Amino acid sequence: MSRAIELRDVSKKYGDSYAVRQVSFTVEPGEFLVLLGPSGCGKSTVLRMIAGLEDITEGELFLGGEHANSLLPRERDMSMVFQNFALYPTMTSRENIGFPLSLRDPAADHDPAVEATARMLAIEDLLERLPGQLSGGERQRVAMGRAISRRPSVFLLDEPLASLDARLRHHLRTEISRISAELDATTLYVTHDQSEAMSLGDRVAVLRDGVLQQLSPPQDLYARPANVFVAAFVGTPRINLLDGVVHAPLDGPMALHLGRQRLLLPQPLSVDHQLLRIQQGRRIIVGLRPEDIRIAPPGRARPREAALTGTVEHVEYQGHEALVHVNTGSRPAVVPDLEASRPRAEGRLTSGPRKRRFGRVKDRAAAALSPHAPLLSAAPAPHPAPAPADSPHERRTTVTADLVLRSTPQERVRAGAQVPLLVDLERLYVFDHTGSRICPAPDGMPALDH
Ligand SMILES: Nc1ncnc2c1ncn2[C@@H]1O[C@H](COP(=O)(O)OP(=O)(O)OP(=O)(O)O)[C@@H](O)[C@H]1O
Repeated sequence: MSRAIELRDVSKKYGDSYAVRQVSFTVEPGEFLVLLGPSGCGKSTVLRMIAGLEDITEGELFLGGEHANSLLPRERDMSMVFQNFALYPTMTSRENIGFPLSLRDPAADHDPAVEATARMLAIEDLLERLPGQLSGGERQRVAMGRAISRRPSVFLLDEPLASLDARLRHHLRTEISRISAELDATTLYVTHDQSEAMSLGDRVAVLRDGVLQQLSPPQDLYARPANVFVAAFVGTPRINLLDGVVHAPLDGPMALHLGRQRLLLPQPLSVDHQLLRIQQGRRIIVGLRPEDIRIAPPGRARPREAALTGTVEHVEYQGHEALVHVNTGSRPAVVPDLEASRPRAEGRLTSGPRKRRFGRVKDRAAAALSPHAPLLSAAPAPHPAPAPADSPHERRTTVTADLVLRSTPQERVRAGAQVPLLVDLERLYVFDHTGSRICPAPDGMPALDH
């Protein structure tokens, strides 16, 4: 029978520094919850505290409603699989899988249970082999077999697929999802891979620097990210994030200024856009998903689209789609922690000024990686120089693209071309100077009076 896991204000300190700070959440019985975040954000520490492998410094843990802070690991009825799960090298797969059962009851015949587990993992043919005779993926399956053979009520997985190649990872991901449902176990799965998290989790908890940022179903995480960090961590290619300023004149249309260009907010203003008025004159971050921008002239604009123009820096063909990297002369916002963990595709980087500018961005990101790093960098970079479309030399030496958009592979655009862009402002994201989402309005915000 599956059990709930509840953390109440749980913190972990190593020496003087916090690895996890006041994390609270509940995993419902039978739920599949993924802990997602960049390297070092505290995911494994949370898992290890639940397993009883680390003491909890502050806060409380409940398992199936019972206070569990001081339970020994073996009293918790959990199984854990690590990235490099060690099998006993002198035992066959059958013996490895049956080992936890023999520990519990040495006299019983465990073959039926071992074979049922092997069928679940499609490794019946490997039962008589030693670990040295298995591939990495096969070993990981046997390791999972060992973890699930005694049908735990809680299943903890710490990056179990990280050392496998992409195809195998994808295949085993589907199997883990199926097995977890079949076992009816409460599953907690740690990963830094957002696509793994989005495809596996009933809900996903995003951690940054030991602090829980958001816990939501994958669809909500993508559509309603609580802050700029979550918005940027979830989704490939990454959301475009641009530094901007709100201009809300009393006698004219409202606009978001983005360096050389501006996005005119469509009239009549939506409720979400009206709420931006109070940000007049303030620095904000504009978020545009690559699928919400298209190459088309202003005359083809749909009702809630706004026009920009840009210079194509390069085109990445992906087979089913093309990613077009465009320079609009705006300034990309820097989100600390992300620059190191998910480097975005760069355009050609061929000469000095651009390399130096990239170096400055890296330095700022590194400086911001302190334990109390703000969501946004405090020292914005100078505006990049405009990219003239007619000078090949200038093109080689100017800035990286500031927008990436998704297009069809049939799109015939080439580097250096000036292109008209239409942006779907119905799907506009805006974050305030602290990084919190202010458009769409935060959940639970009272509606405006008319
Ligand atoms: N035994 C330890 N002693 C001191 N610091 C530790 C210890 N274990 C972890 N930490 C620190 O705690 C923080 C969180 O580590 P943790 O392993 O939980 O991160 P993570 O998100 O799982 O990272 P990764 O994805 O790289 O495994 C890190 O800064 C790490 O250096």
